[in-house]
Amino acid sequence: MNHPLRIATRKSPLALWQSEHVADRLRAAHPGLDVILVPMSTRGDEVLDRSLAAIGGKGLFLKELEIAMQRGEADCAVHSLKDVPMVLEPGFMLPAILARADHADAFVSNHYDDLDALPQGAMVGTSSLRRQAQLRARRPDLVLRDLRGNVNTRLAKLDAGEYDAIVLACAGLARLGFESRIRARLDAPAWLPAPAQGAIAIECRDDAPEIHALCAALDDAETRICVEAERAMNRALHGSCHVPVAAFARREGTQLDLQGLVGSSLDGRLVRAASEGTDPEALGIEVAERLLSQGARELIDAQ
Ligand SMILES: NCc1[nH]cc(CCC(=O)O)c1CC(=O)O
Repeated sequence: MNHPLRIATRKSPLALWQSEHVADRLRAAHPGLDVILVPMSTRGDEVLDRSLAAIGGKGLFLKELEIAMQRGEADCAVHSLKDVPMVLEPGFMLPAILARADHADAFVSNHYDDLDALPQGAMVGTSSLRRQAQLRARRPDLVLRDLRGNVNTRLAKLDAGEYDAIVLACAGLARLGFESRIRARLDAPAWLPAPAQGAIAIECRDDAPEIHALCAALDDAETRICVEAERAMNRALHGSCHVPVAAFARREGTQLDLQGLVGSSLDGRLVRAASEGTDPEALGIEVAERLLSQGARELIDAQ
């Protein structure tokens, strides 16, 4: 390449951390390679967040970065894989999925140690339907309130006393140096994360073999297999980030174990299913079918 490898990134603290991390990993994997960040968007995250909520599609997060790659202004982009749509935009691929960090959700509060320690009627902040459904299932008495913005903004709103507790991803908190704010990990099998939570992916054009080869050095085969199963399940349910779908896969030897859940953020009904297999795609479809046979479609459509 006769120019530096250019990583398109959004400007939120988490997006910048993840892009810097990928840049560092690429430099370490390819000594002498020049890697730079190309920050995108003059819009604040809050604004982007609101417009996303309005159009109901997380795809916008990627759109701007994909346009930069299409125009040849950037070579690749870095995403939290849980925010990447189940079906990629034509012409793009994911040359690397990095080894997954902590997959779990975090219970964050300034006064209470865990979900079960919250007093009756306590106020919990989250805009995720998946988190709302699991909160309602476990504690129907809680009052749930929307909480938007990037990780730093959400912590500031908690600290301002607007909520008794909030739920965030452990991975995002750890990356930003807020690991000490995690009061409890909400973990499988009782509580499930978003499909691919905790995994970082690199996206590039599918007509860029040189970029593909450089990025592929960071791919983690084990993580890729697990998140493929989780994303195949979500895809088979026609899920996005806006439906209350949760999934977590882990590999034991050659066997993959996938747990899935669909819920209602309105009344806390949950259906759960799990299975084991060796083919991630087939396993994801099988668990999705088990969820559908228990009425998952009705819960998704009711949202
Ligand atoms: N929806 C925003 C988002 N996308 C990825 C993460 C965390 C990092 C990850 O899951 O890899 C977060 C913040 C959160 O859910 O608390």
